[in-house]
Amino acid sequence: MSHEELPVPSFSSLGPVYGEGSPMEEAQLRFKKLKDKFAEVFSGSPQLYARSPGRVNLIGEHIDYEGYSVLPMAIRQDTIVAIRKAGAGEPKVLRIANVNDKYALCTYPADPDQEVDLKNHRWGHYFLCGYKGFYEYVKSKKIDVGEPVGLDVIVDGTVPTGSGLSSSAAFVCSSTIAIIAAFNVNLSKKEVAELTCDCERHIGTQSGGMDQAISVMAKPGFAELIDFNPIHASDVQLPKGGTFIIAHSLAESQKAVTAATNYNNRVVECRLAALVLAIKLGKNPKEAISEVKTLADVEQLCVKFANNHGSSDPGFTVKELLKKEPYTAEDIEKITEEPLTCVFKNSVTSLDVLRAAKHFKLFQRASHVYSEARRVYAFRDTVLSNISDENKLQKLGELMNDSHYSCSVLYECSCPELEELVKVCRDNGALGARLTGAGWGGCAVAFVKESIVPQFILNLKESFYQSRIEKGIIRNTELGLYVFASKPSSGAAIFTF
Ligand SMILES: OC[C@H]1O[C@H](O)[C@H](O)[C@@H](O)[C@H]1O
Repeated sequence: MSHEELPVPSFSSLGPVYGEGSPMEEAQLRFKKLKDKFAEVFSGSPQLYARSPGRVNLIGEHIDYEGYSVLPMAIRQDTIVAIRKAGAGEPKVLRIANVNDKYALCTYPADPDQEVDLKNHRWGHYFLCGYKGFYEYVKSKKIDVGEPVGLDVIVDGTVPTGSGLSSSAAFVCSSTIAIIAAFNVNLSKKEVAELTCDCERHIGTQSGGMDQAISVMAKPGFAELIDFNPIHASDVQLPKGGTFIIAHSLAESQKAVTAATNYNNRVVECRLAALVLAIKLGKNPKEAISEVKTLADVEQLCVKFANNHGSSDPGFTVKELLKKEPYTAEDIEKITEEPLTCVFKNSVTSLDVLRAAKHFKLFQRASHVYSEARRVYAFRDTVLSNISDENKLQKLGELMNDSHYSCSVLYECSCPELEELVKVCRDNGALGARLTGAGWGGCAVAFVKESIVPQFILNLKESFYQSRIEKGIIRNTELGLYVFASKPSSGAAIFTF
């Protein structure tokens, strides 16, 4: 049995499992804080705890929703959810509280059919995503979990929000796993990864499955190559001598709030690029609209065309068949022979994108996706190759730099603060540096020789953070939250004690 088929592990003591590299006392303190807060807000004790980590994506950005493999690793920062099921006679209410008083108590009826109110964003919505997704799942599998009951929940998250380190996936996954365990349903990690990805879509972003998959399937000490359709994780042992440093640009990236113009916009552009390519490569428009969902769906057709012209690169076909100038909706409708509002009629969030967009950059988006997909395999192959460690580190750094260039120039998901930070990282000796996660703010990840790590962090402080400390954007004492070295951490787990 491979590790992704095993159920989410359950532990009755913290043991060696919790948070690789995290001091034990720190973990114990957090669980105690959760327990005390639970007693204070609800009285009594939680039934169980579920923990799910954030992640840093090393390479493979904005390609998971196009069906391509990605290469992230889990980080130590995580979300822990303490949960207790109410009895049958008690109020049917979901009460979601946080150890951090900044987040006010959120309550919802214990009704799996309620909609998530996307117009009024509340932090508790992420729990509701897990709740709705859980009921959809058990319904689809005909698993009887009885009548809905109330749930008392306390949340403690340490993944900085809006950082591109998947605070939302850590929250959705820990919530969903807590609910699964509270209802005593037994699922494999693979099922949990798929289910949690569906859960998070209730927040209104059409995200791929990377964040949830790594949060659920991660193993301490390894990055994972995650494949989709079906989800599968293969361990990647990173080479010795290199360290990943995560550094926050201090620009907050609010994926759920800006979805129509940023994240979901790119998902729609990729779908349109795939459709136009499929039709230009001979598919009938009606067939293309019903069959072609992602750029991966048309890769074989693109490669065949490229082969006929002496290339093996789908990017060649993109260059030949898509124009560099942005397309208007009318340009595309001439090709699809159907209004775009009909093409996307089943997706409210895509219709929001169509309303907000003036034009669509199909050439640029498709070129990014096909080239980034290849870089992921080149990264994995480099790790596995027999070249010297020194050469490996250099090559991995170059791939990360190429990935950043593509994200920044072709996918346009960077921002001035990230550009400055990536440059500062490279100027201070990083072998490679790139934005990580959705972009438009959040963190960069730099690949640095282990021997220079302390000096590298000091230099970042001086060249990037000092002026921001002086402007009062962050406090000197908080610096450790914004720039830190990260080792591959462990995946989701359930704790009962
Ligand atoms: O690579 C970009 C990344 O952006 C977000 O984190 C999404 O949740 C992921 O599914 C992925 O698309």
